[in-house]
Amino acid sequence: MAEGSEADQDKSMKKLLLIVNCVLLCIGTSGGPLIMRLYFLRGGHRVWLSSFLETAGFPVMLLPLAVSYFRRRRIAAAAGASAKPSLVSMKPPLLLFSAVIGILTGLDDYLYAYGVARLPVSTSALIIASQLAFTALFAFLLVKQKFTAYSVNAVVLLTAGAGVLALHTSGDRPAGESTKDYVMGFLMTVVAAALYGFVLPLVEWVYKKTQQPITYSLVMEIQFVMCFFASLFCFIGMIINKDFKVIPREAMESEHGEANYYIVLVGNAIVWQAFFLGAIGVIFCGSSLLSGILIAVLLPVTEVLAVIFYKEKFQAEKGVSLFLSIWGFVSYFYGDIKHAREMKKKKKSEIETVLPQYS
Ligand SMILES: Nc1ncnc2[nH]cnc12
Repeated sequence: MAEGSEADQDKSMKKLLLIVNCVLLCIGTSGGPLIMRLYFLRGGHRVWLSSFLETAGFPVMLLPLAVSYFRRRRIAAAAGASAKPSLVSMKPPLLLFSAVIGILTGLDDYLYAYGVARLPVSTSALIIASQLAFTALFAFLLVKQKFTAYSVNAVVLLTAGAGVLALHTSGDRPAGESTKDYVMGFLMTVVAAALYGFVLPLVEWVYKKTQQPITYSLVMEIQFVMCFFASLFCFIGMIINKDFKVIPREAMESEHGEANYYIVLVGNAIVWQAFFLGAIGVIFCGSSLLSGILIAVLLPVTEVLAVIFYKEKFQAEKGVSLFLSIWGFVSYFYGDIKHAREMKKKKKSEIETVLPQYS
């Protein structure tokens, strides 16, 4: 009985964590591109600075990590343990993997920020939707992700949605931008989508392969280390590119005032933390494919917000793309709900066939 209630408690805790991480991912996926683009729209030009801000908010993770540590200490004391739990749970192999994923993320942040600097948010959001096809492919190769007809349909539709845009981009180029810049922005965003589409299943692979049992506290430590190394990578880029010299000048020349300039930078750092923690948190509670699906699902929201707030054009091909994306995610969730119902039915009939032996 006690074992059963403990398992139930674990299940509800995981459900709660899934909801919290989905909310974080929603905030990050829809708000991140908008606030990053805001920096460029208000006269900012530094791509390395922008990519650095995607992960530089990692010190905020110290707060939930401290809460988690004191909770572990309280539980250990209540259980009568004489030794205090260690401050850091991460062991060297996991630290190494997190650092490698962090450096890949830093590179990806640069590619992504390069695209956001040169493309309308609605366009870059739709290209990023193609990330799901890469996530699906790498999830299949790395973690043997199983697919249903519905999830394959979702991946195809969401990717086709991004493809429609790629075929017809004339008239989308921001005023004063050269075709070369636009095309480079487009290509860099496609590479960013492919790279992050690889990073998500890689995180799931690390969760599965590590010798350490993964807890949510450990997920937060991974986030901290990953973001630290990604920021370090971009920080070096900022030094080489002399961003630190330019930032005070950009702030002073900002038409919205110096204080607002810095507020946008801090806002970037915080909103993007929600994105990265949400992404790896959803992998912990669900899978990398679910994380990829949620990111793709939320991109139409970003597009609509960009059209509302930044008055970006909404041409017919964006409408078709949006329709395909919505169809894709409805298909995925319909399949998911159907699968969950079937599993429940199967479990129930299994219990019913086993129980008569004991009655
Ligand atoms: N660096 C990044 N940030 C947000 N979304 C992304 N998709 C691919 N790369 C990304």
